[in-house]
Amino acid sequence: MSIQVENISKTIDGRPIIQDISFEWRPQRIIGLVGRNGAGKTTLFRTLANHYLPTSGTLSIDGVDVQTTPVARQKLFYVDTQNNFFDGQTLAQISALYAEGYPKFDTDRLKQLLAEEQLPFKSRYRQLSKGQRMLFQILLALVSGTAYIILDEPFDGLDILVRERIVGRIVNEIAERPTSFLISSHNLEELDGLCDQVLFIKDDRLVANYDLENLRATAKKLQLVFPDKHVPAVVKDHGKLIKVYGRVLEVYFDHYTPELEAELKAAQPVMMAPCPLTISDVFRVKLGDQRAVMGGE
Ligand SMILES: Nc1ncnc2c1ncn2[C@@H]1O[C@H](COP(=O)(O)OP(=O)(O)OP(=O)(O)O)[C@@H](O)[C@H]1O
Repeated sequence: MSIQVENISKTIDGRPIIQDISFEWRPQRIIGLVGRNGAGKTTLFRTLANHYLPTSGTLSIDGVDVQTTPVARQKLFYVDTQNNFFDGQTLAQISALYAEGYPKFDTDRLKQLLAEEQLPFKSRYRQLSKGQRMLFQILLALVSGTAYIILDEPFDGLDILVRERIVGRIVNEIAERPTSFLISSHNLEELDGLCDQVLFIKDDRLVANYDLENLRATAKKLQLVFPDKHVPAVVKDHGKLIKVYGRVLEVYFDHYTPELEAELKAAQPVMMAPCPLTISDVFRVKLGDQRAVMGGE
């Protein structure tokens, strides 16, 4: 059970927008898709959702090729946040249309969730604020009964409280039913603490695919202070410097073993404390400086 994306490319007006993209999207995972504005995230989503036909490549959902069996896409939910018919419609009208497209769509649950968010079922979509629109789209996704949900920039421009409500909804959904999410963002920090896996798209290609669970099982980030300015060889040989604050070194170790820990302790640090490994750290150490990776953002 998974979505297999194999060598998907899309060319529009002779220009390649995404090229040769492959990854596996397994159930009950939250995958982050990170890339700068214009990197091709929305084009990838539109191609996965069949709004665009791929120029080449294949997509299969739970073993079924969607080109030969289009109904397999009923397991995949995607709302195009830029091109949709929502504006003049009421939330009730929009949900009725989605209920026709998704056999397991649960309208009663949608009404209950909308009431919890104080969004009237009869209000028009265009009357909603940016945050309320995103919440509504996410609630549509949650009640769609689909196993795979794509969210395009769900946190863009939202305040921290709305962001937290959305994150809470996503995490609860995964805990309650075998759903999985593919969430795009041009901001690494937005995805921190949420994703199990991160894909990085740059110049129309997938340039990195990191499984954070695996990575966190073997890697470690430490804050270290040594008695003098000299950085011990064990840190230089096995670590990658992430940041320096005065005498505090923040160092990433790819393969942190008991032996390495013993060697570090033998160097007699004044302070040696673990700290959480973030997605930004992973990109910084794996792909160079994050600003360089993000093209100066
Ligand atoms: N239908 C189209 N016709 C022509 N060019 C397009 C079309 N759709 C996308 N593009 C171009 O493809 C590139 C990638 O666009 P896309 O919207 O997929 O990027 P994105 O990563 O989602 O960007 P953002 O973060 O700004 O939403 C852009 O340069 C865009 O101008």
